[in-house]
Order: sequence, then structure tokens, then C-alpha cells
Amino acid sequence: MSSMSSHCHKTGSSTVTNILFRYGDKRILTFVLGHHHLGWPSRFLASRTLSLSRQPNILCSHTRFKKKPMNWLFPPESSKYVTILRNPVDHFESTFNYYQLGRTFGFGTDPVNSLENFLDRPLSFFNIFNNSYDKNRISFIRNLMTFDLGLSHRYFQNYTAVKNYIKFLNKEFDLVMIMDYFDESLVLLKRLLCWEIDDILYVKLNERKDNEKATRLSGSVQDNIRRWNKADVLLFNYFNATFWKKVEKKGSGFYEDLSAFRERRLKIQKLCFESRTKIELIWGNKYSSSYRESTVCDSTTNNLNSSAKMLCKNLIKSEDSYLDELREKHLAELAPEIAEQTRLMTKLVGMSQKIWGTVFSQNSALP
Ligand SMILES: Nc1ncnc2c1ncn2[C@@H]1O[C@H](COP(=O)(O)OS(=O)(=O)O)[C@@H](OP(=O)(O)O)[C@H]1O
Repeated sequence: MSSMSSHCHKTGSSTVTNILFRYGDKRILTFVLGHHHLGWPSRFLASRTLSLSRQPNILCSHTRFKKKPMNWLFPPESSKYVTILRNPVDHFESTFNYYQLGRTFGFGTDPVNSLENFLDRPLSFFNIFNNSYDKNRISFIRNLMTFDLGLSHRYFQNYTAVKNYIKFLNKEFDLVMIMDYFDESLVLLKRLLCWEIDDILYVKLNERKDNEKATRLSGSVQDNIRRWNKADVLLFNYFNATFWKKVEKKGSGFYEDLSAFRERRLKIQKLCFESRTKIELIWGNKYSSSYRESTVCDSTTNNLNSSAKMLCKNLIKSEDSYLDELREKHLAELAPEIAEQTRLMTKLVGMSQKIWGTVFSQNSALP
């Protein structure tokens, strides 16, 4: 059975991706991979992926949902479509501060003040992105989850269009997980895909440090976030309700699975990272080098056998390191001439992304 996992930003997707990477990597399954990322904020296009030599099994990189090409690669009758959402207040706060939008808008870096200032007059900031080299980031500031799941900005104010789109998504997705109930979500995923408990083990990835978070937002700021991200609120409320209906249908066996999973997860966490503090397991930035992977693992797993060592290492492997490894394995499977063309193309795309990244970071320092 294949799995198509369309990931929304800042919803715990790095952690879910790591689970899917480990599952597919261990069983030598075929991933849909991009030269760099898969074209976001454009909707998914099959032509943006690395060449495939056979029917793929898993797509789990950040993509913007688009039914037709995804159904073509992952026929619904033989695939499971999965995604994950998060409550819109925490989601917006996480997005706003992770991408340092306050700095972009000239409010400095204080996570609470910049958020409050932005919400006082959010519409006046759209032009900053329109005039910037990085127009893509405009998608971060409103209804990002609904946007990632494919709906265009122009419908965000149209209540009927949003409601209809949510009904459409309900038909397309076999499971919509909720990050706020991460363990419950993974147990539903395990049951949907007929996996074992060990297949859903995880370490929380890509968490911000406490001083980067705006905690304890006032009630009125929370209301403003909900008003500004109305489409995301409708989306979340709908799928939060369907989520709990699914759990209810599973009966008491679900909670037995859940406690067995939590027990196993704690055991593995202790085994792999016993002597490590929380801060050492936090990602400052998921695209940073694999420094953490090597330092954390080399010093903690000396006494473990090789398969346990591998598990500990992979549990905290950064998305980019994993992608690099999977791309290499993928290229090794392709015919040499296709592999060479793909390798060249990947290098070119990587170089151009770096150049645009530099141009943007110089520009974004300006108010
Ligand atoms: N297991 C689990 N449980 C609860 N929360 C979790 C979990 N895994 C990741 N996270 C939180 O998800 C946020 C990062 O989301 P993403 O990985 O999707 O971000 S990204 O778009 O790929 O950059 C980030 O939220 P913030 O720390 O609030 O920014 C992570 O802390």
C-alpha cells in the first residue's frame, strides 16, 4: 500500500516525515523526491520530481496539495492520503515567529510584541512581500494550512468556498491527523497503514527554544489570530471533530495501543538519549548541519548494538540530511545516464536556491 502525505508547514510535519523516511528507508521503498524542495508555494507538479524507475510508495516532503498529479502517482484505490493540522492560534504563532515575520515587518524580534503589532493592521503588510524578491513568504501570513492544502488566497474571504473546499478535502484524505494530539494521531496512522508500534516511534523535531515562543497570548490576541485565519479555523474545527469520531469508532483497543506506544516510546527515548537534556534535542533550525545528529549520538549510544544505534541516529536525523541520503540511494537505482542528468539538475537547482536565499536574507533585514 502506498502513502501520500501532504504536509502543512509548522504542524509537526518534520517529525511525521522522519517517521515515514525511516519506514520507507528500512524497507527500500521508493520515495517521490524533488531536486530541492517540491516546488512550494506552487501546487504539486509531477514534472518537478526526480525521475522514477517504478511506481512510488511514499511522498512526504512539503508539497502543496493538488489532486490530479497526486492521484496519478498515488491512485486513491491503492494509496492512503494523510495530512496533519494544528490548532490555528499556536500554528499562526509558530509560523510568525519561526519565519521571523516581525523582523521582516520592522517590529524587531520580540515574539509577543511583533505579533500584536502585526495583528493591529495586518492588511497593510501585504505590499512588503509584493515588493520583495521573496513573494513566496506572503503565504505564511494568512491561513497557511488551508493554502498548503491547495486553496487559493482569493477564496479566503468566501465562507461558502472554504466550506466546500473542506468537504472536498474530507473526500480526498483518509486521515487528517491533529498535532495537538500527536500520539493519538500516530496510533490512527499505524492502524490505517497496518504498521507496528515500532514504526511510529519518534522524537519531537524542529521545536523552537522557549525564548523564541510567544507564550501566554492574551484572549484578545488569540481572537485576532482566529479572525485573521478564519479559513484555518474552519478547517481545523471540522477535522478536529472527524478525528475524534474516528478515535471513538476504534473502541477501547485504541487506548490500549496508545498506552503501549507511549511506554515503548519512553523506553526508546531513555535508551537513546538518557543523558541528554531537552535543549540538546531541540532543533534551532531544521536546515542546519547534522552537527546535532553526530554529537548527540556518538556520545550516548556507545554501548548499543548496531541496529539500536542506527535507530537512535535516524530518530533525530535532520530532514535535509535524510533527503540527501535518500536522493543518493534513489540515483543509484536509476540508469546511469538518467542519474547523471538528474544529479546535474539537482546541483543547478541547489545553487540557484542558495543565490536567491542570499539575496533575500540581505533584503529582509530592511524594514
Ligand atoms: N511530536 C510533537 N508533538 C508536538 N509538537 C511537535 C511535535 N513534533 C514537532 N512539533 C512542533 O511542530 C512545529 C514544527 O513543525 P514542522 O516540523 O511542520 O515545521 S516546518 O514547517 O517543517 O518547518 C514546532 O512547533 P513550535 O515549537 O511551536 O514552532 C514543533 O515543536
